[in-house]
Amino acid sequence: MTQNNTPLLRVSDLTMMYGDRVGCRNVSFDLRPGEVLGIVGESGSGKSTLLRSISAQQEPTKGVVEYHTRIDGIRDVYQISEAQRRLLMRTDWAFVHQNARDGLRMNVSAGANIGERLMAVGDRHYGNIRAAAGNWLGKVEIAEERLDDLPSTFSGGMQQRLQIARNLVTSPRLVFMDEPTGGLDVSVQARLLDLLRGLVHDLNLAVIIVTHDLAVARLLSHRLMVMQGGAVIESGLTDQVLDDPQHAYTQLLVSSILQN
Ligand SMILES: Nc1ncnc2c1ncn2[C@@H]1O[C@H](COP(=O)(O)OP(=O)(O)OP(=O)(O)O)[C@@H](O)[C@H]1O
Repeated sequence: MTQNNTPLLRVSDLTMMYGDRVGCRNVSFDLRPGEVLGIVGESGSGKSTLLRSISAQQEPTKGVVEYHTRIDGIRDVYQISEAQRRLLMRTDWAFVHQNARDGLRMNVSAGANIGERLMAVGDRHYGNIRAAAGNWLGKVEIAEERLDDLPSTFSGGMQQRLQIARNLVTSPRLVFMDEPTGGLDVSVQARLLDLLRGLVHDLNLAVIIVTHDLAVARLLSHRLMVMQGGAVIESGLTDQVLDDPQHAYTQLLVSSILQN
């Protein structure tokens, strides 16, 4: 068991270069079970690069990402086998994309989208899988009668909620989110945020969320990292960083939001 004071994830000196261009550089932090970390910064500051490098989607140029696995203890995610990494990504980790279409299979039903993740971890009982899928539709506020409908018949907000259900059905401990409310109507965003906040709390999920929206960061994250030019220039408790920013760039970021 991971104790609450043992990091679930440890990122050490992570650097990603695209040729001569810096994607992100020298990023280090720990994430504890149930902790929500927001990554904020302007466009091109390196947020998505960092998220991809941490979540084993893009091997960094330098640095180490260690994860406290359920079975084998602490493992370097780039040193384990491809099969182990895939299993980790399908079970204990989840990834919520900004565009729901990137995280869903659009040509199979909503129920199959959820059930597929359960089958990937060995569930074979059709009745149980269907029941779990229906249950998860309810949790993300989609009527169970939509179980056999294709995601393409869902609204943007519903597709995003379906993507969340598909991701959370295997009870992951760590969820990566890249602008999960981006591209949605403001009223739809508010409802989704509320839902996410409830699920993150109830399921004690550790989350790394990339957003350029400081209101989203404030609502969801316990801690914040502010990025500029690929580097983390300020980090700390969310309220502290947003209410009393120390770095001139963070001050600018916060004041530009207040003026809008
Ligand atoms: N595949 C790539 N090839 C080359 N350079 C890249 C690639 N992806 C990102 N970069 C560069 O890395 C830097 C960081 O980009 P990144 O997409 O990580 O920023 P971001 O903060 O996520 O931006 P946004 O908020 O616009 O998504 C930028 O200079 C970008 O041009």
